[in-house]
Amino acid sequence: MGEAPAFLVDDLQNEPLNGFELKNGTCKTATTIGNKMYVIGGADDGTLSIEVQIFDRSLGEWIHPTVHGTKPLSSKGHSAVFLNDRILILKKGAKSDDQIWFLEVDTQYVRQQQKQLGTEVVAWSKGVTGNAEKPVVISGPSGVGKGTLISMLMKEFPSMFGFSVSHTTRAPRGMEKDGVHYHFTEKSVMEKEIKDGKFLEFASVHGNLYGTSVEAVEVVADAGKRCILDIDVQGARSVRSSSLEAVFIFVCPPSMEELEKRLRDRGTETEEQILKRLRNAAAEIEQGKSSNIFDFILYNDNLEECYEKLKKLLGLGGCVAATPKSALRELNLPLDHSVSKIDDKIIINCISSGLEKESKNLIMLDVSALKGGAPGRTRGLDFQAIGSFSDGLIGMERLS
Ligand SMILES: Nc1ncnc2c1ncn2[C@@H]1O[C@H](COP(=O)(O)OP(=O)(O)OP(=O)(O)O)[C@@H](O)[C@H]1O
Ligand SMILES: Nc1nc2c(ncn2[C@@H]2O[C@H](COP(=O)(O)O)[C@@H](O)[C@H]2O)c(=O)[nH]1
Repeated sequence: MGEAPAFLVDDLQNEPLNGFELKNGTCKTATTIGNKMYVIGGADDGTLSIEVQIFDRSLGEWIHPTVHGTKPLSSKGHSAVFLNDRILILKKGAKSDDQIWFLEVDTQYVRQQQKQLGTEVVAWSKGVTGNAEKPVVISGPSGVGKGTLISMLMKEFPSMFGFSVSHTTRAPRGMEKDGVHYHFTEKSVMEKEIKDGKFLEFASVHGNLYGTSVEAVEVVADAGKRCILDIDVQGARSVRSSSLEAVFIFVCPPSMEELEKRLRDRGTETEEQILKRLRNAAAEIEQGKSSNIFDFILYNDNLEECYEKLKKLLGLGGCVAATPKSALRELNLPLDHSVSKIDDKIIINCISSGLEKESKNLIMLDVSALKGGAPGRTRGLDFQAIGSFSDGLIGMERLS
């Protein structure tokens, strides 16, 4: 705390308007919320990397917050708009899938993290257009068939679902590939990353550490796909109490005898590991059935029948669109644009200069139905082109 960035505090004490762009050549914005001023933007090292500093006006001190989430890539500038508990960042001249970001400053997740860490916390969350469906959490005892059901789903709907690749400290099995089935990792490395807030959830399962990184879920959302998490009951409980909204499914075996047969027939574990997994299974099934974690329980007796039920509860019973709606949406914000806010609507005035004339496009971004957020992506953005001016208003067109 206390060490100032390389521009003058005096600049900030003139009460700049929210989203005010500081004219110091480093593409920073200052947004005031209560006693705190969030200065967001290019680092002074010339890399334009997007950093966050907070100036506490009551103490007259700089705070360096703990920043969670993957931060935006560097940009040529941005606009900042305050929305109740987060700051909307519109990056100038960025690629269409990297234009809209949120810096969460007072959301439930941020408050939780502040309480846990005892420090000032802010969290980045990228905005994704449309209403990609909620992630799906699938739990159940080892050997029940979770992986088999997930593989069937991914094979039938490759453009709809994406698998959250977990981290684990267990050794890879024969056919398992690093980065595909798991991120195989050292315990000390994973523990450090957990401490740094990089994991959405983690648990010790059958003697090894397993966890879902925030990035694993973000990668799937960025591809416009619905995320599937294959995690144990402890992990499902953690996700349930986090701010990640998901559908929770517990898969049960028809009997303990059948579960044992499947585990033995799979032939991937030693006798000792099989016995450990079977001992844990009884407690997992008890918790899966009795706790309030799960929305649905599926019995995996006949595989085909169980798969049909899984599809039905995911809304895939009938004819299914192969591509989620969100993957079709595209918006290109030029370098030159200005932003204003009317209630829950953000009006973006895009100016582009052609050879002969300058044209202006007005785009409305509706932020009234935001969903999700850190840890993970912010969904529910809705864009509408509300006018195009060169010789006058040309027309209205809906982009989403
Ligand atoms: N309904 C079923 N009937 C018979 N065998 C099944 C059924 N479902 C899955 N299996 C088989 O059971 C074994 C265990 O399945 P799978 O590996 O999918 O379990 P899992 O729940 O993902 O286990 P883990 O949690 O250990 O990763 C596999 O050999 C699979 O082919
Ligand atoms: N809490 C978490 N549990 C996880 C995660 N990834 C997998 N798992 C669960 O571990 C067991 C054993 O898996 P295996 O591949 O060693 O057979 C199984 O129940 C998985 O659901 C995770 O990221 N977090």
